Amino acid sequence: MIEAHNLSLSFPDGQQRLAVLQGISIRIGRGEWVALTGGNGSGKSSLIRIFNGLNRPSGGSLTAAGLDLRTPAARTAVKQKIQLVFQNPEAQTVGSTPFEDVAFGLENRGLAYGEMKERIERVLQQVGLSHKSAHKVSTLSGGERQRLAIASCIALEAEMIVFDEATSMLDPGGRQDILDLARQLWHQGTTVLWVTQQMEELADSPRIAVMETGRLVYDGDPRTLFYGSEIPDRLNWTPSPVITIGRLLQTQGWPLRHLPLTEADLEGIL
Ligand SMILES: Nc1ncnc2c1ncn2[C@@H]1O[C@H](COP(=O)(O)OP(=O)(O)OP(=O)(O)O)[C@@H](O)[C@H]1O
Repeated sequence: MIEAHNLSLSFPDGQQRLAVLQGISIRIGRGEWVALTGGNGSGKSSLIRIFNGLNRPSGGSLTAAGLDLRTPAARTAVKQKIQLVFQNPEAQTVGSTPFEDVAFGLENRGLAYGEMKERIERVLQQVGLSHKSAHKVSTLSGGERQRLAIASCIALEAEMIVFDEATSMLDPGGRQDILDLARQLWHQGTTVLWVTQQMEELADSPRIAVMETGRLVYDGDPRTLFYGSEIPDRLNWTPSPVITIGRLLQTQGWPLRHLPLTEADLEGIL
C-alpha cells in the first residue's frame, strides 16, 4: 500500500531550509493496521500529507496505493484511494445534511442518481447515521460528525484511511465508537494508519511507528517498544496503567507468560 524510501521534506526558512522530515523509509502492506505516534511537531501530519499527495516530498521516492507519486496526476488520483479523517470534527463536513455531505464527495464519480442514493444510504447505515440522514449537520455531535467523515471515506471506496488523531476531541464513548468503526473497516480489508498519542491505543496496535524530530525512530511491535526499548522513557511518555503494572511485575521478577499490553492481557496473567 505504501512504499516510502528515504523521504525528506523541508521548507524555506530565511536563508536556509527547515528540515521537517528526514530519511523516512517505511512499507505498509495492504490490509495492515499501523499506529503512528510522536510528539507535537515530530512530523506525523507532514508525513501523512505526503502519503495522500497533499505534500510533495523534497526528496526520496514514494509509491502509494500502487501509484508513483512523482506525477501531479498520481497525486490527484491517490487522494481518492487514501482518505484522511482529521482531528477536528467541524473542519471536514461540507454538506448541510449527512446525505448531502456524502453526496458531495461522490459528485464527480459519474454515478446514476439511484446508485448514488443507494450507496449513501448504505454507508450512513454502516456508521449508524441513517436516522439522521436529513438532519442539519450543525446539530450532530462531534462523534457523529467523525462517523460522517468515515461514511464519506467508505462511499469513496478508500483503500486506506488515515485517522489523524481523529478521536482526540471526543468523549470516551465517542472515542470508542470511532475506534470500533475503524477496526470494523480494518477487518473488512481497509488499510488503517491510526495516528495517536494515546498510550492505550498504541498498546492495542499490532505495529507501531514512532517519529521524533522528523525521523522514524521505531517501527515494530508494541511489546518490544514498551518493555524492551528506551523510547517511552526518552520521549517522556506516561505509560498506561497496564504497562506500569507490567513493568513493576517485570522488575520484581514475576514469572509472566507474556508482558501485558491491554487489560485483557493483564486479566489473563493474574
Ligand atoms: N508549510 C510549512 N511551513 C513551514 N513549516 C512547516 C510547514 N508544515 C509543517 N511545518 C513544521 O513541520 C514540523 C512538523 O509539523 P507536523 O504538523 O507534521 O507535526 P505533527 O507531528 O503532526 O505535530 P502535531 O501532533 O502537533 O500535529 C513543525 O515544526 C511544523 O511547524
